Amino acid sequence: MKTMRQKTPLKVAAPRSVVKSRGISGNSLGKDPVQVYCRVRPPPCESDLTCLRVTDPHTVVLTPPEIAINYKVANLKDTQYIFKRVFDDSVRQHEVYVTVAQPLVESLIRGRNGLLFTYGVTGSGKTYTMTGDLQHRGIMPRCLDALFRTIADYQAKKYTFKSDRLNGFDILSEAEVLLERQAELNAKLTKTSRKKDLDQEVASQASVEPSEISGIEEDNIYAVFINYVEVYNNSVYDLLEETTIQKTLQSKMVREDAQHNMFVHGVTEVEVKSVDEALELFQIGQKRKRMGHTILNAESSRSHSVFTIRLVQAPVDMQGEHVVQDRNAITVSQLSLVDLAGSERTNRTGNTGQRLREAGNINNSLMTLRTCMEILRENQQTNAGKKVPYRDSKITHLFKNYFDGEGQVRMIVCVNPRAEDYDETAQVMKFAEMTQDVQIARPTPMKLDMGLTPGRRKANQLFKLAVGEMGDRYAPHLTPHVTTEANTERMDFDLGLVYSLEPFVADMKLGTPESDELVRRLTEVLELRIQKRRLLGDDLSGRMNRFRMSLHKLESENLSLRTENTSLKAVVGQTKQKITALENKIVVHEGSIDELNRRNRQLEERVRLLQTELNQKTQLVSQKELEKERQRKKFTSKFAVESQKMSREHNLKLMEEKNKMEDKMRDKEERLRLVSEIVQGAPIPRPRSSSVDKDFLKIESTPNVKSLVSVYGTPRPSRPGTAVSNTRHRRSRSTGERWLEHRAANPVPLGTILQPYYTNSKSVTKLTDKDVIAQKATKYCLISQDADTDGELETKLYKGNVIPTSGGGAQVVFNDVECLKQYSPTKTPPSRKRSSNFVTPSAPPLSEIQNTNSKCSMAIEGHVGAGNSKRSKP
Ligand SMILES: Nc1ncnc2c1ncn2[C@@H]1O[C@H](COP(=O)(O)OP(=O)(O)OP(=O)(O)O)[C@@H](O)[C@H]1O
Repeated sequence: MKTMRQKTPLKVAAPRSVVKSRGISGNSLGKDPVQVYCRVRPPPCESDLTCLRVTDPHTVVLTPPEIAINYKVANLKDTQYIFKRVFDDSVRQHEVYVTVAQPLVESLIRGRNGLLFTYGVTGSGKTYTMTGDLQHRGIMPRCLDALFRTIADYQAKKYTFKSDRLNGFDILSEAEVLLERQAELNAKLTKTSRKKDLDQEVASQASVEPSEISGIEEDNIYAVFINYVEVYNNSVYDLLEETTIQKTLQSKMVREDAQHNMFVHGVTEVEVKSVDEALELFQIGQKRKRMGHTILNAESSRSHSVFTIRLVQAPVDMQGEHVVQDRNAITVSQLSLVDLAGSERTNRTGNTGQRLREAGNINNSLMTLRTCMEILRENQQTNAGKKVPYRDSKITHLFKNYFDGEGQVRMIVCVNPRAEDYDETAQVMKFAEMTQDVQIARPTPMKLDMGLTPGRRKANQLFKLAVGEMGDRYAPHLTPHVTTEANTERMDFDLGLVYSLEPFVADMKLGTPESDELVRRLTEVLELRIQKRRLLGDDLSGRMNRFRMSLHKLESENLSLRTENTSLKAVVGQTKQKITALENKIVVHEGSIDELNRRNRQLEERVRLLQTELNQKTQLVSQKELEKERQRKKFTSKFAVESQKMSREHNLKLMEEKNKMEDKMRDKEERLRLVSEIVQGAPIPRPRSSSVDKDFLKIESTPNVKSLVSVYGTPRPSRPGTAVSNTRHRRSRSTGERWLEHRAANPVPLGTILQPYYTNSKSVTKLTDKDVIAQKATKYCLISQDADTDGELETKLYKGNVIPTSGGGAQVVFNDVECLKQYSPTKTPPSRKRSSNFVTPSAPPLSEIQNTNSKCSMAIEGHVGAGNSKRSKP
């Protein structure tokens, strides 16, 4: 049975219980973990081998296939990963949206930021999950649909808000709204033709399943803004920026606003009133991205896409009619939907050159994301207080505010279950598992309480409705069919309080006795009332005076405050100017820093390339030096051989001449002797043979070996007919030595009389302890055969003494090498093969050698040196 792995242990050795309790306390302090979901796509082909199975809605098990790297080496086992939710390949887009993204849209409406990103290997379904296709809408169109359905009744008129391009919004006045509308109309006229192309695509995308969200703040009005950027090669491009052939997309800067939110400086924010408009923008961005990639020869999967929905909301005024004209009353929340580039391993994709650099950039940014997560986790669990390197990559820099507690973070890990992806998938799973340990502080949405009556907007709507109905009822000629806003405005209602002292006195008849009494009492009451009224009047005028005085005081205070305010405003204006100038400087410096970084990266790349080139060249040089050395040795040995040959030939010629001279001398002596005999009449003895003969030893061939053995430079044999030999090369027959002969399994037969021959010997082809120790060998001979540099067979006998060791074993001490060589007599004279050691001044005359050669089919040369011997057989 296969074993299941526990969760990846933390790098810091903290007991699990400690970690858990920290996690809980983190939650109680208002922290939420990053929620990680896993989506498994169907295998691309049914026949594909898979390495992954979903065991329950929270668990997925990864099984290493045989093709995995380290499969055999590392003894890989099944690994179990637990996530917030695991979607198997049967789960539809709607369910993924409802589980993962809908809560983020709810938070967005309640003023909280959110980040959702898809992460996974190339082709694992990230884009499918985030964007989807025409038939299967992804998370992004569904989020937009839900948002617009929810805010439909509360949407502000277009251009109520305007982006200040510094991540904030302003409220526009009526006049500004009119100007904006005019500008939009003009722009629309020029865009009409392009819009037609997009209409079809957008129309089909807009129809998604309804999913309205409840709990919206009804006294606010809402507006939706979109921005869409792409992070490619660590540069940020604004995909909604107008481009022309001359003006292509320029890299943008990532900045931090006053609320510590990260934003793309100068990014195009477009206000959208419907899903159609938003999707139209998305399509425009996609087209621009494709166009940019065609120019750059890149692929979309190699870039990170960040689609941000920004929701702006502000309360309506007292009357529930218009937005409060106060910039501080605006609440902005945003939801970033990020489709990250595929986390592929470069060696599997076989990328080179530009692609490799891109892959490096992608991997670097994903690696930075991973490092940020690791450090965040470590900081939270051990209070290490390490700096999180958000700035190392543009994409993590953009995410900074979310991880620093300005919003919820969710991640969908997309997985392709096929076996080939196992190694990358395992890495992705480890990252995902680690990410869900990271805790994000829960943000508290800023809610500005302006003391306005709740429900005023609805009351205003009801009031307008009622007025409209009344208008219909009482002035039908003004509103013949429907109630319009214009009609309601024309009707003037005084809804103020009715002032009266008492209810009216009931009607009564005078002239009766009771009525006199009643009149008297009434007069008394009225007099009292008049008195009271006077009193109240006095009090009122006193109060009015006091009020007027305090009003006067307030007015004068107000005036001084206004003056002060004006001077402060002037100061603020100056400060703002300074800030703008400083900001511009920062932009310029950031630009030059980016440029320097880019140049630095290029230089580093160049240094790396040069280093590689240098290494290659060094290798080449050393190879060439080796080759030169080899050639030098070859030529030295050739030179030595040639000089030997020359000197031998010279010697032979010398000896031949000498012999000739001696022959002539002998002839002359013979003639002289004959002349003397004739003259003296007595025989004269023959002179002794030449001394050169002493240097030769002729051996008649034995019956079984028809050869003549010539021995040069060796001691004179003691007996004629016996080969001269070095005692160290003696074929031992009598010393009582026990030889162990170790030879190759099938040696080439030597067929010479100098075959090693031992009376007391054992021959083995494979050496064992038994052969050496049990057989009590005293001598060891290793026979090896090989071709020499001329391709001739060379047999070497390595000899040594077997010496017992103190541990009961034996060791061989080599003390001699005997070398046997054979030469063809018809090819080259044996003397040619001899080394300089073989050339001796006492070599035999050439005629003798030739004579010998003609007689023998074989000749053996032997030479003995200290620790080195050589014999040759032609
Ligand atoms: N859950 C799924 N159900 C059906 N088809 C899917 C699913 N997930 C992905 N696919 C299909 O797999 C293919 C590749 O998916 P997709 O383009 O989304 O991968 P990706 O991870 O975005 O790749 P890249 O990193 O290269 O951009 C697409 O044709 C898509 O339709």
